[in-house]
Amino acid sequence: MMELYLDLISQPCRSVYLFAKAAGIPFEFKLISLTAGQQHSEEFGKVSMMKKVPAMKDGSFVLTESVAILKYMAQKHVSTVADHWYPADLQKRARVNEYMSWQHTSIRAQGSKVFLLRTMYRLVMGCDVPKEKMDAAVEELNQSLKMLEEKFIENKPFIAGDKISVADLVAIVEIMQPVGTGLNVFESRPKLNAWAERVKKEVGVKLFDEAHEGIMKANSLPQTLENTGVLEVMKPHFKKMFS
Ligand SMILES: N[C@@H](CCC(=O)N[C@@H](CS)C(=O)NCC(=O)O)C(=O)O
Repeated sequence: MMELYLDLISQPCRSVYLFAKAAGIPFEFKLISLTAGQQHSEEFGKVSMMKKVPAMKDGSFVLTESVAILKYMAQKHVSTVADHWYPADLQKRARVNEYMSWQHTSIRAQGSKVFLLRTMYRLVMGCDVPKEKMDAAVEELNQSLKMLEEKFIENKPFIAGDKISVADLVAIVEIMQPVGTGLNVFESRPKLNAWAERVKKEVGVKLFDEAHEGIMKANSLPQTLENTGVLEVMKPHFKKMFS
């Protein structure tokens, strides 16, 4: 059976997990705990030299990158997975691909930045986040959320049109990262909020909440990393990212 190497505190892992579960794709869940640093273990290194999750193993075929994994799963199981997840229609599929290409350097990058500033910065760097840094990061995220609403959702129920697709999953899991820190981006955005509620309903609220249980406790994440050495490893990355 196909193996998925995941930690559900990671947003790309959640998109892969939610898709497999919601579309009925069988897989074996292999936990790679990021807080325990298992991505650096020798055992996982044999699966993926990228040392990142998600990773997929189908027989001897190993694949990294969540978007590639989502497409692989949809195409492999084309006879059983409902078409709307990754539509065969040329232009609908192109719309899904368009969103998934765009999001890496926008919502994903900015949502992750806000997440790290709000949860880890203080502990890793030993000081509060300078206000202008935080404001700028939130503002960049706001610009992208506006683009998601106005360009990608428009007046449709979902990104590809009437039905949910993997693009909606990729979008929601990234947005939930800052939401997990207590930044309620839905509050002042009724359109985004209505879309998010539709996505949750289509996925199934129980499954959605189960996948997000860990990240909804994001504020207690730094404590779990204290005395593990992980924060020290993060410091040079933080300095590079936030200087
Ligand atoms: N572009 C990749 C991103 C993978 C990625 O950055 N994974 C993170 C978790 S969200 C990770 O495994 N980080 C571990 C590390 O950098 O040590 C994807 O979409 O799958």
